[in-house]
Amino acid sequence: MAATVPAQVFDVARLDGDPLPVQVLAGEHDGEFARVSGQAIFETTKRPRWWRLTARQAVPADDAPQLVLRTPYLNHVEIWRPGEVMPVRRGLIGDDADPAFSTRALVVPLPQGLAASESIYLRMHMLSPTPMAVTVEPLVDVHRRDLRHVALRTLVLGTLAVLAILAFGFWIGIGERSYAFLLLTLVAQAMYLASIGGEVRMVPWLAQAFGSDPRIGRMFGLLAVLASNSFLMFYLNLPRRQPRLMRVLYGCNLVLLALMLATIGTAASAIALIGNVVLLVSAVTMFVASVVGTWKRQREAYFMLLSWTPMVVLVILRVGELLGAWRNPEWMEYAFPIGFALGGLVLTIGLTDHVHQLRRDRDHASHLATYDVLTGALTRPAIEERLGALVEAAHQGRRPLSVVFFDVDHFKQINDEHGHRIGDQALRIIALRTRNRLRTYDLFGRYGGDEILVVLPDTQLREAMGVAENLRVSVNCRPLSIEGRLLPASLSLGVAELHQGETAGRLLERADTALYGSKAAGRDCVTGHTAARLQEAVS
Ligand SMILES: Nc1nc2c(ncn2[C@@H]2O[C@H](COP(=O)(O)OP(=O)(O)OP(=O)(O)O)[C@@H](O)[C@H]2O)c(=O)[nH]1
Repeated sequence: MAATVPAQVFDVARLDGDPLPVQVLAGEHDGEFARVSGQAIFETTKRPRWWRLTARQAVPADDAPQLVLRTPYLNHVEIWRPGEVMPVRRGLIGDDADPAFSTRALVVPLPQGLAASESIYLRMHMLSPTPMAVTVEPLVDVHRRDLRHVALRTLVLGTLAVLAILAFGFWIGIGERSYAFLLLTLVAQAMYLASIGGEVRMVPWLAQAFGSDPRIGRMFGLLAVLASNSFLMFYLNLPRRQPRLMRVLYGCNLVLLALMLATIGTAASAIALIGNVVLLVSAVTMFVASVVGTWKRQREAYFMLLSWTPMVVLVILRVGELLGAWRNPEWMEYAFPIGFALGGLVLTIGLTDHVHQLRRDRDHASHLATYDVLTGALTRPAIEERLGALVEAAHQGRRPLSVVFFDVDHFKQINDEHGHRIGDQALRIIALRTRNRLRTYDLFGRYGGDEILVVLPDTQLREAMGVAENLRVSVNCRPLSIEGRLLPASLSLGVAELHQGETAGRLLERADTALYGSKAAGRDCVTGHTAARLQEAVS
C-alpha cells in the first residue's frame, strides 16, 4: 500500500464560480483563477466549480500518460483536454463510469501528452468532500496500482462479508441477539464502503438504486455508526457497568436517528459534517469505555480496546481533514476500510469469547445446582427429579426399583466435639466410602444435612438390603481418620422397594420410616420397609 507521492506535475488553480464553458475555454476567466497549493482538488460546495491544471513541464506522450484523479467517491467531473471543445465526463457510477479502470481513480488518457504551460480545464461536481489528488501516471502504472487497489478492496469487503455471514450464522445458530447488532454493523459498514468506494457499480440494480445520490452512502454510514454504538453498548454491558457513558452514546444514537431522517429529505453536506462529529464523539466515548473496562479487568474491554484504538485515531484524522485542519496522507484511503475489517474481526472474536464465557458461567451455575459442593453428591432437587423419571420408567417397563435412605448416627456430636470443619470432612469421607460401593448407574444424592438418598434401579428389596448393608459396613468397618484424629462413625439405613403404581413421594416416605425404624432399633443397622411391616435385616 506504498502510496507514491505524486511529483508536482501541475500548477492547480480554482475559479470561484461557474461561467459558461466557451468563456472559460476561450481564456476569458484565466485571470480570475486562484492558485491553490498542493496537487489536490478539494471543494466543500456542491455547486459545480472550475479548476485549471497547468503543466509545469512537458509530459511526453511516449508511455501513454493518463490524467489520474484519486479517491473520486461520488464526484463527477467534466474534463477539457488542451485544444478540445467537447469534455470527457468521468464518475465512478453511472454513464460517465469507465469500467476499464478500477474505482481507485477517475482516469482520462492524454494521448498527445502535454506541452509545458498547457492547461487542462475541469468542471467539478464535488459531492464527496474528500480531497482528490491529481497526477499523471503512465498507463502501465495505472493498471498496476488498479490491481493492487482491487486486491485490497476485495480483501476488506470480503472480510466484512465473511464476518457478516459468521455473525448471521451465530445469531441464528445460537440465538445470541448481540450477533444481530454485529451483523447490522458489518453489513452497514460494507454497504457504506461499497457505495462511496464505487464497488456497487458491479451490481447494476444496486448501481441504479444508489446512482450518484450521496444520501444512500451517507445513510449506510449513519446506520453503521448507530448499529455499532448499539452493539458495543450491549457488548460492554454499559447500562450496568458505565451508565453515564451509556447516556452519552444514547444521545449520539438519537442524533444519528434524526440525521437519518433528515437525510431522506436533504443531501445537505452539513449532515455529513454533524454525522462525522457524532462519529467522533461516539468513538471517543467507546474508547473511554474500553479503557475504563480494561482498567476494571473486564475481559470484553480488552478486545474492544484492540479494535477501537486504531479506529479512534483514524476518525480523528478524518474529521480533522473534513474540518479543514489538515490534509491526510493518501494511505488513509485504505486505512479506514482496513480499520473497519480488522475492528470487525477483533469484535467477532471478542463476542465469541464473551458468549463462550457466558456458557461457561451457565455450565458452572448448572453444575452448582446439580452437585453438592461438599460431597459431590447430587443435590436434593436434582436427585428428586431423576428419581421421578426412574420411577416412571420402572412402572412402564415393569422393572424393580429400590431406594436407600441413610443418616449418620449422632453426627451432631461429631460437630459439637470436633467442630464444623471436621464434621464437613467426616461427611466427605462417608460420602466417598459409601459411593464407592455403588454401581455407576445408581444415583447418590444429599437429601438433607447428614441424610443421603441412594436410588437403585433394577433392584429388588432383598438385593437392596444387601447393598445397604455394604454401605453400613463401609463406614463402621474402621474409624474416620481426619487431621490425626480417629473418629468412629456409623450409619442408620432404611430401604424400600417401589410398589406397583406407587409415587416417588410415597416410596421415599416408606424408606424414611424404615430409616427411623433403624434409629429406633439402636442405630448402625439396616431396616427394610415391606408392604406389611418393617423388616429388620441386620444390626
Ligand atoms: N459439619 C456439618 N454439619 C452439618 C451439615 N449439615 C447438617 N449438619 C449438622 O448435622 C447434624 C444433624 O443432626 P441430626 O441428624 O438431627 O442428629 P444426629 O446428631 O445425627 O443424631 P441422629 O440422626 O439421631 O443419630 C446437625 O447438628 C447439623 O447441624 C454440614 O454440611 N456440615
